[in-house]
Amino acid sequence: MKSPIYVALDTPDIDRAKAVATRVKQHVGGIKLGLEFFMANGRHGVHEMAEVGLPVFLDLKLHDIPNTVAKAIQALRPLDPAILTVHAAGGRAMLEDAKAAAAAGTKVVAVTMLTSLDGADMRSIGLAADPHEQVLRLAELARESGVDGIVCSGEEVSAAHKAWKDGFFVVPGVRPAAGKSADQKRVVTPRAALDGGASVLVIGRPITQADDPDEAARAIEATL
Ligand SMILES: O=C(O)c1cc(=O)[nH]c(=O)n1[C@@H]1O[C@H](COP(=O)(O)O)[C@@H](O)[C@H]1O
Repeated sequence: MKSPIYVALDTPDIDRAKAVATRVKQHVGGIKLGLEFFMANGRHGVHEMAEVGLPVFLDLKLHDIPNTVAKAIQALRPLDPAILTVHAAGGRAMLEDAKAAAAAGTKVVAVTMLTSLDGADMRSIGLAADPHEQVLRLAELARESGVDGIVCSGEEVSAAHKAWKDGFFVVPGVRPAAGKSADQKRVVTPRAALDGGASVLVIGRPITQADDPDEAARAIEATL
C-alpha cells in the first residue's frame, strides 16, 4: 500500500531537498514543497524535484482576492502538482475560483486553522471560536465551495471527516509519540491522525532533521 506520508522538504537548498527525498523515497508517498523551497527555487526547482519520481504537494497557501488566486493557479498549471493549498479564510468565491483554475488532476485543499495556533492565538486575532469550532466552520465552507478537502490538525480531523465523508484530509502537526512539538501547538501521533480519517500525513522535521531520515521515515511508517 502507498504510504500516506508526504515529507515536508522545508529548505531553500535544492540539493539537500533532493538528497532527503531520494533517501526516504521507499517510505513516503510524496514530497511537500512549501514557501521556503519555492521562494528560493521557483518553478524550475519544482520541475527538478518532480524527477525524484514522487507526487508533488505544492504548499503555497494562496490567500488573496479571487482573481489573483485564480491567475496564480493558472500559472502553476504546467507544474501539475498532485495537491495545492489555498487558505479557506479567503472565502467562498476565492475557493470556487481556485478550484476552477486548477488542472483536473490537482487536488485543491483549503487550510483551515494553522496547527501552530491555539485558542489564545485565535482570540488575539479577533476570532472568538475555539480551533475545533472554527475548523468545522471552514471545512463546511470548503465543502460547499467545491474544493477537494482541507488541511486541519489531527485534533479536528475525526469530526471534520464525519461531516464530509468523501473529503480529502491533509494533517500536519504530526509527531511520533516522543517527538518534539517545536512551533506546532495542535499535535497528534501519525497513528491517531490516520485513525481520525487523515488521507495524507505531512511530516517534516521528525524526518528531515533526524540523523538518519530514511530510518526515521521507516520507523514512523511502521507505526501506521
Ligand atoms: O499546509 C500545511 O502543510 C501546513 C498547515 C498547517 O496548519 N500546519 C503546518 O505545519 N503545515 C505545514 O506542515 C509542515 C510541518 O512541518 P513539521 O512541523 O516540521 O513536521 C510545514 O511544512 C508546514 O508549512
